[in-house]
Amino acid sequence: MTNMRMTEQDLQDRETKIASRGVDVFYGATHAIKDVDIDILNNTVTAFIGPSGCGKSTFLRCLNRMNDTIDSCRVTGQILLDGDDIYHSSVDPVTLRARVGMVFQKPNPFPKSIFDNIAYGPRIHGLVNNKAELDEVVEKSLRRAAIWNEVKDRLDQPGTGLSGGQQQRLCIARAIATAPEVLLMDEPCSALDPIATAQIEELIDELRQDFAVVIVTHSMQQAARVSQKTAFFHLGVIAEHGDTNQIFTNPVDKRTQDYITGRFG
Ligand SMILES: Nc1ncnc2c1ncn2[C@@H]1O[C@H](COP(=O)(O)OP(=O)(O)OP(=O)(O)O)[C@@H](O)[C@H]1O
Repeated sequence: MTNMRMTEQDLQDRETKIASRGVDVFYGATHAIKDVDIDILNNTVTAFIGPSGCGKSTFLRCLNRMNDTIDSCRVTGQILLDGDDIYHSSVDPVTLRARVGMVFQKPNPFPKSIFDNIAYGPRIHGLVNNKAELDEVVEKSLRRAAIWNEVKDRLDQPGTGLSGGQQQRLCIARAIATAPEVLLMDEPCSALDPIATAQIEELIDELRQDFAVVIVTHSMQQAARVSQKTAFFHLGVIAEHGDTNQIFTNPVDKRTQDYITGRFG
């Protein structure tokens, strides 16, 4: 794997891609996220860790307005992408999700061919002008997701026929086909075996060369392996956020200490 540990200077040089300011999320009367401020840096992997139900996925879904699809969900505060409020009425959530892509816990290829899984986004967003360009985007995305060699001779076959690990890489290829600036990953390896997990982790490190990556994970080993920044969520707040190295070796907050030493969670 390439250098996953950036120096402090490297991290300081990264620009903020997404800034969250005073974000609260409610599901009806349930107050799931409370006053969250965080800067997500470009070309950096940020891990969200914390006990079950603390709000990691809820907050992740705020970053590309995926929570819009849940009727009872209300988001307040500001989330700025390159300084622009993504909740502003002028923002089209579908276009936003091409810029801020998402990969889910369970691989979810469309019931379409491998080719069409990847071609779907570039087609609906009008990113290609002709078939040759589309072929190029499909190949590039599959190569980038390290699955091209395994599927190049079966592009017309269903994506659902691939193994779990291959399906997840297909979904990553689908997410990157629209040339996103941020990639959100919600426990992307939890349904995968250790070999497929290692492939995805390696891929995550590759992808951060091109954009910001945010990953929700229950595995602290995974957070330590793939991320440079870690945010520890607890009961809807970010209890601690900082360099991954510091969070895992020298946490400041007692709740983080207890969690990473396995005292709860
Ligand atoms: N669709 C929903 N409707 C109502 N409440 C929800 C919904 N999704 C999440 N919640 C509630 O919001 C809180 C945060 O849940 P969330 O799934 O974001 O936590 P999490 O940290 O990602 O948990 P896990 O690690 O178990 O996936 C919980 O109290 C949960 O019950």
